[in-house]
Amino acid sequence: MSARQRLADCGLSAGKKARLHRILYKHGLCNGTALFLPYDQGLEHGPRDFFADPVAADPRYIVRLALEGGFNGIVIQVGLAEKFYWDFAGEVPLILKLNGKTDIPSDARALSPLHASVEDAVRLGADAVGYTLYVGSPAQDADFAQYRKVREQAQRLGMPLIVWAYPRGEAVEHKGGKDSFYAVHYAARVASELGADMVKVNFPHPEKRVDVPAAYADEFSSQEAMDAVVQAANRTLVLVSGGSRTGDDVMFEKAHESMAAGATGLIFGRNIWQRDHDESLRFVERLRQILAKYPTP
Ligand SMILES: O=P(O)(O)OC[C@H]1O[C@](O)(COP(=O)(O)O)[C@@H](O)[C@@H]1O
Repeated sequence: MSARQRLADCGLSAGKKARLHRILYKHGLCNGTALFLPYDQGLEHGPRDFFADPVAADPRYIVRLALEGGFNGIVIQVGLAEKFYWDFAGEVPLILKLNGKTDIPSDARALSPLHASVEDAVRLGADAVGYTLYVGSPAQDADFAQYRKVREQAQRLGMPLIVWAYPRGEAVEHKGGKDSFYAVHYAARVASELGADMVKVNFPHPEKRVDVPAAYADEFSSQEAMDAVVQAANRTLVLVSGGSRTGDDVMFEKAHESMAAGATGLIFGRNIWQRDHDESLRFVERLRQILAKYPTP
């Protein structure tokens, strides 16, 4: 299926289609897959995430890494986009994250407040916007209402919307946790139901099935679980999240299974930049080799 056909099948407006086409076919491997570099952890977790490799605290270093590594996009918040993206504008696509929170208050009533708009994204030359939706949080009703405004703005301005569909909250903990198959599968479907163009999900863990509906009690392999997550997202393109720093082999296996399931790509942050520069680039090269096996020309 051609690039044009694939994006047309998603029912997108011309603006969204043009921007997604640029991300998927004019950057990275230019083969319809995507490797994104998220760098919002300074807000989400605080400077502790940069202790492993202090140079990673410097946004200029990370934007350059995104370029050197041949990424399809870098994800940053508005403050860094205004001060650091300018030098590299257009060289690597910008995904502007529109909401975010610190990890200082407890996660019990998780809601990620909006602090930037789709208009900011247009002004800064972004090719997509990112929104974290905490599926299952007690604040889900307020989250849905906030999200609706972003979706409408994105629709009006032809801006692709990437939803970080993150299960969160006590109810989710009782059902196996935020990376259980039940929670990730449900979150992928929610993002699709709510109009996301792309959804970013955790890699599902089918062995975590405490107190879930009977249908989930069957034994699933991780590949079957990932297949089902991609199917749940249907025409919403799927990106798989990295998570905290883990062994490389685990990450490569996760990458392989995600792409084999039909995911569009990977969005790995800490596993890339919490290590020395050359090692980061070697790791990225291995991920690119995996993506190269799953082209959507
Ligand atoms: O919700 P959590 O687990 O704190 O993780 C949030 C972080 O994970 C990401 O979604 C992905 O980044 P990582 O690959 O470093 O996990 C970031 O965009 C975000 O800051």
